[in-house]
Amino acid sequence: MSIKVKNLSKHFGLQKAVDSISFEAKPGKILGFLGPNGAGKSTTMKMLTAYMSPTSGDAEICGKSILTAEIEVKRLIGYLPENTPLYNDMYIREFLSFVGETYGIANLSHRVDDVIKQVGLTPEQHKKIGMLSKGYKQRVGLAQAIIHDPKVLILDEPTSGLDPNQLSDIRTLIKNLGKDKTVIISTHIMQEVEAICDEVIVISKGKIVANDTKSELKNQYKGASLEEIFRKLTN
Ligand SMILES: Nc1ncnc2c1ncn2[C@@H]1O[C@H](COP(=O)(O)OP(=O)(O)OP(=O)(O)O)[C@@H](O)[C@H]1O
Repeated sequence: MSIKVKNLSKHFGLQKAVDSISFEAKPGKILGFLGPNGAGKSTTMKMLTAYMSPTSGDAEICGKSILTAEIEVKRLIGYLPENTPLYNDMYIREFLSFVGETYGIANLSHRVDDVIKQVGLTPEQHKKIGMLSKGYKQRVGLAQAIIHDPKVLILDEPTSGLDPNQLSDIRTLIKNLGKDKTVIISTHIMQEVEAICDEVIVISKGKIVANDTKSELKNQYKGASLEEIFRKLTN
């Protein structure tokens, strides 16, 4: 297992934003992390990526604890936060080189070329980030998440606000990345789950209310669409 989550909780004052969740994720699979607004998805992702410490519980990323091996965890994970912080005044290549340097990547300029190609940024590669459309900014976000070739990718609503063409390109890219990495993607778009996810976790009010393969979940709710299943589980 590359991700093992054990009784992970995060409380903000009296609110249990994440309430003792446990789950596992394995390589070569894309896990959809679904839930309504405020369910606790982003909070969980911030804990898994060691950007926020849990109130209690633990998670291991490829055997490394988020509590005791924060730096190793950050090296193992590529993270695309919900609102990717990008430096608008930097050129794409300059920004990716800057991120790559923080990981101490050898042969960095080749690696930057590779990821630019991989995420489809080639036509825009000479622009400043601030000049890019939302979809291309998202690609820069993905490029910075994969530059160190992480084993685990955690993507928080990676396709929000994209037009249908960009959406389809980014989904194809994520699906390809998922072939040899463990990918967790948060979304409320059921077509996205249909298109790219193998496994599904539904979280509601901080608790896991479903954890199954997509096909088993559909079998369980005979004939229901993913939208209907989502509504039943989260209402
Ligand atoms: N830093 C914080 N301080 C206080 N409350 C917080 C903080 N971060 C998140 N919360 C609360 O925790 C709950 C879960 O938030 P979270 O952002 O994890 O939800 P989400 O499932 O990602 O929602 P969305 O789909 O809207 O992005 C919300 O009620 C939110 O207001």
